[in-house]
Amino acid sequence: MNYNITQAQFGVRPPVTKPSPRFLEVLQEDGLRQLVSNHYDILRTSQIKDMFPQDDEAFALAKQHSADFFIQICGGPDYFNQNRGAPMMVGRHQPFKITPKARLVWLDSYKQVLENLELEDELKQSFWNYIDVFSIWMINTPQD
Ligand code: HEM
Repeated sequence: MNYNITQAQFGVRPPVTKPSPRFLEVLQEDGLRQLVSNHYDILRTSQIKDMFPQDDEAFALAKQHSADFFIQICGGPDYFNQNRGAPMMVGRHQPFKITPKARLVWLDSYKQVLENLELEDELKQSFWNYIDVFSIWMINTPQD
């Protein structure tokens, strides 16, 4: 397993490869929702916690929206489109100040979750490679 972090160049959006559909097939929706929930729980105590909803109900909803997205991107039902509309991820992240450092914290939180997940490396790798590259797209602020 290689938790490589691609060097981001501000304003450059490298091509993204979606995770393997097998990631969802093996984890199932419940497993993927658990993964996302664990990620958010780490974010909530991280250096970027202030970006996320503070209220418990809103926080639970944020988990749901994020999991809906990942299920959809892995080839599952289009829950995100149904509940939130077209993904337009870059636009949805625009209200938040996402620096290269914030991306590293976000990715590191996923690394912690994946390290504790029992799943074949090939599948974890395909998920990691996706978030590694796509997270570059969300950077909208060059530095703090
Ligand atoms: C680069 C680091 C990132 C940071 C700091 C970040 C931060 C945030 C924040 C603050 C929100 C709004 C609160 C919430 O609903 O959770 C959000 C929403 C969301 N993020 Fe990210 N994000 C990052 C990367 C990503 C990536 C790479 C993806 C997808 C692969 C993603 C998917 C989502 C989704 C699906 C939502 C919910 C959007 C909605 O329903 O309106 N984020 N993110």
